[in-house]
Amino acid sequence: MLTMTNINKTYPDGTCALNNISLNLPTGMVGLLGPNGAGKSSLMRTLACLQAPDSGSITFDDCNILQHPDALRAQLGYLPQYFGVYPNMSCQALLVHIAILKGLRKADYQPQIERLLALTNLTHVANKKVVNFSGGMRQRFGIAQALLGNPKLIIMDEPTAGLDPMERESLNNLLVDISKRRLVLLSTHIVEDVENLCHHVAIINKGCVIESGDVQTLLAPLHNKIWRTDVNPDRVSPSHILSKSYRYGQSAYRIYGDKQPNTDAVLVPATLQDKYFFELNKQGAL
Ligand SMILES: Nc1ncnc2c1ncn2[C@@H]1O[C@H](COP(=O)(O)OP(=O)(O)OP(=O)(O)O)[C@@H](O)[C@H]1O
Repeated sequence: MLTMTNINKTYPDGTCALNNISLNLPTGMVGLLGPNGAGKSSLMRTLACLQAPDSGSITFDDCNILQHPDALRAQLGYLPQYFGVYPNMSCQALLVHIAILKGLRKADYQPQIERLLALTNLTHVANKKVVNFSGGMRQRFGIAQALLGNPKLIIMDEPTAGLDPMERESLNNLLVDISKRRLVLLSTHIVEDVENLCHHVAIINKGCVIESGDVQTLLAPLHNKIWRTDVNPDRVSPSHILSKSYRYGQSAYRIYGDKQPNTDAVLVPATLQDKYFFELNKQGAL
């Protein structure tokens, strides 16, 4: 269990990125959702002990990680949103280098690297330079390095950003595989990925938590209240229109409400995206 209590962070230029964040996150795959600038990366960097909060406490499995950052680092795998690599090093050499930096012994890291290369489907390119990898290969390398040392807490900041659909699916399958018996915290803009992969989600906006909990429980209040219609619902209050999207070029509205907004509208199961837009709507963020 990862527990954050009253975490605050204001950057030197006065930007308040984290405003009294309190969260309890269980083992397994957990999604962190929020619009641009919500504070997701700031929270992840704080959890990874790469920046200190101004106040608050964080415990992971009863260890106070702000007081004992080294104890956390020994259990942490972190995949930042952007990471650089040494241009002349092969994938294998770079993994050895990172394993040594993590304090692993050769007898431990060698079999681990072989296993991780196989898991991330990189064995056949182990001797190629990471700098020449495609976006998907690079992200899979990022996951391999994060898993070195068999960490219990894995933090991934937008791991599927910029990937094609096949790479995204293969990376998502990999994330589900690795989330067994550990906490994988996944920050992404792709609500559908969180709905497909995560049993628990936290939604943040403007540095504050607006919802956190088991996905099914969070969706329950929207049951029998989401309508889909292709016709512009002109008599519906704009605050009840959750989204307008297109399918084959045809508009489709998703509407929140107790009553059928027009004769064309049908009740549909609530999705996490409905919940996300519903909460941001309430905040006036849309
Ligand atoms: N080093 C910094 N100095 C000053 N302000 C910062 C710094 N890093 C982030 N911010 C600001 O803090 C706020 C939260 O940013 P953060 O990157 O944590 O959000 P995010 O949810 O990860 O956004 P995105 O989804 O766009 O990556 C933003 O207003 C951002 O401009």
